[in-house]
Amino acid sequence: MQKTALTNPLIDVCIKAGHEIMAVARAGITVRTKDDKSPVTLADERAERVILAVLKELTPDVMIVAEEQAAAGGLPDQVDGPFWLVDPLDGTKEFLKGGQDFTVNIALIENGAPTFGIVYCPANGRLFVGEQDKGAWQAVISGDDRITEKRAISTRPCPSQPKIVASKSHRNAETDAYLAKYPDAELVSIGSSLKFCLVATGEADIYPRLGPTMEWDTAAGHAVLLAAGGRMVDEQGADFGYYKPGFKNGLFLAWGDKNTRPEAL
Ligand SMILES: Nc1ncnc2c1ncn2[C@@H]1O[C@H](COP(=O)(O)O)[C@@H](OP(=O)(O)O)[C@H]1O
Ligand SMILES: [Mg+2]
Repeated sequence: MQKTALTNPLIDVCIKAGHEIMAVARAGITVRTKDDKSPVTLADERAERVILAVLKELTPDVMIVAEEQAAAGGLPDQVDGPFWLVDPLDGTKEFLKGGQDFTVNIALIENGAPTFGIVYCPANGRLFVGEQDKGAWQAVISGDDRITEKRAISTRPCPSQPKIVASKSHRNAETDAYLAKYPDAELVSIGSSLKFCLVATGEADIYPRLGPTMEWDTAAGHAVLLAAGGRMVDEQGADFGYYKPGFKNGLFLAWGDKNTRPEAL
């Protein structure tokens, strides 16, 4: 699919979704608990609504798999061809705690791989874009919604003391056991798909995930990471793929330096 022409309209809708989220934050957040016990707010729902409207207009023939639509029982039984994965507000727990580490995520899956992704952090304006065979870039969205400080990004060679990023709210004993393999590493605990983006820019080196996530949580960040030169594998060490049963992810390991494979999960 021709993705480059979609980049600007999709960045615009991520910014718009960010405004919806920040408006809810300013007005005071009311939380509900979904059937799977995870939190959802009006911010997730409003952000998803604006994104789905634009995707349907831009690519009417491409299926969309989105977090809140899924929670409402709207997961498609079957997907043919490329499809969008949308997480309108990843890092809901951090959003609820008043942190900055939550993101808007849009990704395109083609042949089981994320070939295009946008991650946008509305609280600080950081934007990350990755496209297969075209590379990755980051920018800062200004207060008047302009793209500023745009520059190409790539992963860095792994230093002898790597920086590891891990989930802030979903840390578990398995993650701690993995981190123990790197006693000298610096650890950064942060919510949302920003973990992938930090590896993509060379601000971090390894992201181990030893707990469950959904495909919409990872696809956009994964696309940015791949386009920046990184890799992500499943528990068996195979390239991490999409369109799995129930759109559920297993464990994964993501890293930046292709020449320095991290310790296995
Ligand atoms: N038990 C579980 N099953 C499936 N996904 C889970 C999960 N626990 C956490 N997640 C996913 O992990 C994401 C948060 O990851 P992190 O801790 O790295 O920020 C959540 O995204 P949301 O915040 O969009 O709900 C949620 O989808
Ligand atoms: Mg999420």
